[in-house]
Amino acid sequence: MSTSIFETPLPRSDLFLCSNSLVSQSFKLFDNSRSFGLKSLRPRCQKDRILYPKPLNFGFCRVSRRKRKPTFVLNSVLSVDKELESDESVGLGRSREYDAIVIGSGIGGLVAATQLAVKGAKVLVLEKYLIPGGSSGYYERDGFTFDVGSSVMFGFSDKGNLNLITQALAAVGCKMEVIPDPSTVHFHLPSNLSVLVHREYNEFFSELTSKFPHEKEGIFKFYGECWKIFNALNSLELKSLEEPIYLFGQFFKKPMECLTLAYYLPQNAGDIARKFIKDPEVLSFIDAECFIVSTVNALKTPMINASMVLCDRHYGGINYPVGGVGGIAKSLAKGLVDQGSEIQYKANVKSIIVENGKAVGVRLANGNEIFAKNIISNATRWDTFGKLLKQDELPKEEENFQKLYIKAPSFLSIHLGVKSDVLPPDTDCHHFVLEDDWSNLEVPYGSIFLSIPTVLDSSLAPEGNHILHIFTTSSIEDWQGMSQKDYEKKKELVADEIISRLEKKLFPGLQSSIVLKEVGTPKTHRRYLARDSGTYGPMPQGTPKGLLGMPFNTTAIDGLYCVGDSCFPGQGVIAVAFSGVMCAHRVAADLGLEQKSPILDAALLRLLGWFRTLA
Ligand SMILES: NC(=O)c1ccc[n+]([C@@H]2O[C@H](COP(=O)([O-])OP(=O)(O)OC[C@H]3O[C@@H](n4cnc5c(N)ncnc54)[C@H](O)[C@@H]3O)[C@@H](O)[C@H]2O)c1
Ligand SMILES: CC(C)=CCC/C(C)=C/C=C/C(C)=C/C=C/C(C)=C/C=C/C=C(C)/C=C/C=C(C)/C=C/C=C(\C)CCC=C(C)C
Repeated sequence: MSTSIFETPLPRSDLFLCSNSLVSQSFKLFDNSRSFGLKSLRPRCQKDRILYPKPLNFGFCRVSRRKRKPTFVLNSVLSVDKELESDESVGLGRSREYDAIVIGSGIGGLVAATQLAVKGAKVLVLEKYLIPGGSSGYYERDGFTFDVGSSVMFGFSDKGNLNLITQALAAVGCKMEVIPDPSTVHFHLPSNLSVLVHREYNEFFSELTSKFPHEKEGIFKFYGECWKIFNALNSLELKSLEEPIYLFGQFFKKPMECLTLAYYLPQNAGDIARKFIKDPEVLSFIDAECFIVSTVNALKTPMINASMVLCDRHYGGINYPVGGVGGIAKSLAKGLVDQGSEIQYKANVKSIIVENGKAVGVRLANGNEIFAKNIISNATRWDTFGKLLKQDELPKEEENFQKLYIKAPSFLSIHLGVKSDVLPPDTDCHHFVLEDDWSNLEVPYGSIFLSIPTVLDSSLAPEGNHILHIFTTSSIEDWQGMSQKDYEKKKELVADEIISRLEKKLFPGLQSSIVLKEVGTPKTHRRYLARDSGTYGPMPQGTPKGLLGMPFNTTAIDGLYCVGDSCFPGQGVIAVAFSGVMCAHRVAADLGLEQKSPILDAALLRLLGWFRTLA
């Protein structure tokens, strides 16, 4: 139970300290006191602090009793009390200066926070780790700057409506220099099928159809459907699909585009591919195309998501930020602070405080409590509802979500520093390797992802070296229940096997060129990213109905919103950026910073809830 400033035992001196963040509200309080003739209680300013005369607190009650208006006075005290902010470092307890607290500074959390801040909200981001970014963070070792996760950046161009990373940065006055990647990924597949996904769509189409000339028309039609969806998406202003005034407005302005999206919303890429393509090898190639962005095959990948990535890579192209992916989160965090909001690191949220069915604050590992009008969780839904909310029963909506979606496996990540001469000239930046058997695509350790960001930005490694970031799917169960010694031994063994496979397939001499090696397991992901089982994100349990079952940002708990990859539209940096934009819009409407219609809201939320039951 939190204590209010008025319940906090006061120091014995005549003056007590008031935290910096109380300043504006204190004057409001003082104005109230003046109206009861308490002129002598004027607070004294001292540098960045305000010194309050101690009797103020009691003075209210005395005056109120004498004036026989206890209720009025106490109400005014209580209403001020409600608005007061408790600075975490001061730990004064209950107050509500913040419009929103965001738990976690992944790209989802940061986009939600910055978008809210530019709309005029006061936001506090609480991050468990030392730097922002979560799986889009970075770390430095011996002159190497490693991206924690993927280095393939969608949504980072300077055109269209879907460049959500560029837009999120621009909203807080940031622009990052980017290096265009001439390709998205080089596929090395069974039967020595090699396909380079060129930046130019026509070049990619020619390369793919040169391998499968008999399927030229089918390939044309499948990717053509993707473009239809992408163009519809790209024509919309992207905001919260849970906000009716915006949603109906878009239907009114762009009816054909919205109907196109509504039509494809419950469909999966694999079914559409099968309408046009018969050759099982081409279908397997499309499975691999989907797998690298959804960790499942095309039959389970929502068509809207597939279209988004299969086209944005040609429309805006893949662009790498100079200095590394970590710069995106750093810039957003700086932009947030520039807007007058705050971010605290080493702030581990242990629980969400719920009172009378409403989320009102958070409790940190150090016992401090911080309160806000809304709470936004960038932790996964499994962490949010399984750990942060201390409730006996999972809300029905969450129960349904967990029936439809399970935790995708995590990754084994190998970060290498290697001597440059091991890479042939003109090596591509990103590779996907599945050597012999298509059926290994979704099997743990079956396929290998490889990024070499130094191909684009040599400043990430000391001269004469490259970075190799190798990752493959792996489950936490594989790494549990062993001694530290066995764990370390297994890490070495598995990593060496993966490196040997790459040596054989792509880079002879790779083992002996290594100058630095760091191996992370699903346990590492769990520990540093605070993700349950180190999961990469949600994946459908069975065959989903496209995106129909994916929840948006509101939750069954009033005042609690989720953002990130366990919200619509799912995994991926650009996807979580969209989730951040949607979340900020919905929260802003609920805060009165955007248009809102309570009647339409209730109707739409009920309708969307019903749609999800059809998934
Ligand atoms: N693994 C990869 O290869 C990789 C790389 C880059 C990006 N991605 C994408 O990023 C997506 C995830 O982005 P996101 O924004 O949803 O989240 P995220 O997991 O990247 O970030 C969540 C942040 O919340 C923090 N956090 C969690 N619980 C907390 C708590 N209780 N208290 C304080 N802080 C807490 C974590 O420390 C982390 O910084 C993934 O779906 C993935 O597609 C993945
Ligand atoms: C409301 C209703 C119901 C209806 C109505 C209708 C409408 C209007 C609708 C609308 C919709 C929308 C707008 C939608 C949107 C969507 C989106 C934006 C989406 C997005 C997505 C994205 C994604 C998914 C992405 C992903 C990515 C990824 C994951 C990436 C990854 C990467 C990696 C891992 C890398 C690889 C590497 C190598 C190869 C090396």
